[in-house]
Amino acid sequence: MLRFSANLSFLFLDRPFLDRFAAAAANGFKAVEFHFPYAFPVDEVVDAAHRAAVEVVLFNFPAGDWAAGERGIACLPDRVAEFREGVELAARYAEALACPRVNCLAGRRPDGVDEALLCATLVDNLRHAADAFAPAGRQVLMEPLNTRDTPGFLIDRTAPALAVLDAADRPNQGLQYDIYHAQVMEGDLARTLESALPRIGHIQLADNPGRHQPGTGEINFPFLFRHLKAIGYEGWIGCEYVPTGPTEDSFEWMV
Ligand SMILES: O=C(O)[C@H](O)C(=O)CO
Ligand SMILES: [Mg+2]
Repeated sequence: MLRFSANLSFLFLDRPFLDRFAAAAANGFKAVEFHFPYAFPVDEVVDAAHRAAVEVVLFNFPAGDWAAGERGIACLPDRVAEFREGVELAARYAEALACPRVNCLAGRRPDGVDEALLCATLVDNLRHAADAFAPAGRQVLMEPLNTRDTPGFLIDRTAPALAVLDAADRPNQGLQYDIYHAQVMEGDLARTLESALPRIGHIQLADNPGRHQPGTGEINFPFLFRHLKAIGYEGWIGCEYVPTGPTEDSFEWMV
């Protein structure tokens, strides 16, 4: 049985963030995820999740100035203090929300900084976050993003993500495998999911092109869902797609 989580940064965008929890529950979801809860007092987010009776299964560490185009700061040598403050903030939200995992976005390559330094900074920051989350038993994930939508993103494929996680070498860390980004960058979804399975802490999905719901593009989701069941994936699958119409009308693909 596959378990789907509603990504509230993509779904139900016709209503305020805190109202999306109840909308997800009304559409049958038992779990939600989102990019960032930090604009809202933690008690209000907890209250929204409790009232809707949904689990919060994932959100991101603070990732810099999103509106200015930043997509994470974990690889940036001049932003280490800011990243680590973000880890503390995320830990407070994760604790209050009983959220078992938080995703780290590596960030885009700045001009003129050596790649080895960016990777070393990322590894140090991942270690720091994993060590901060270990006592509570929470996991730190890292997600490759495709460089068509996010030019210059440092970690854009499965293999470099696993190499960085290997270098960080912490037991409470893992890969966030986003099927949409993976399809754009590397394809070979079924084999990669199988080989990376022990490292995968969370999966997200959207079809390609367009990043819409399954069934709108080239990815054979019925096959992938059978495959995920066959290889024994037991985690959550986040619905992180742009619905082609009203969110409520976008769930026909769900098994
Ligand atoms: O866009 C995505 O795929 C992410 O999951 C995210 O958290 C921010 O980019
Ligand atoms: Mg994603």
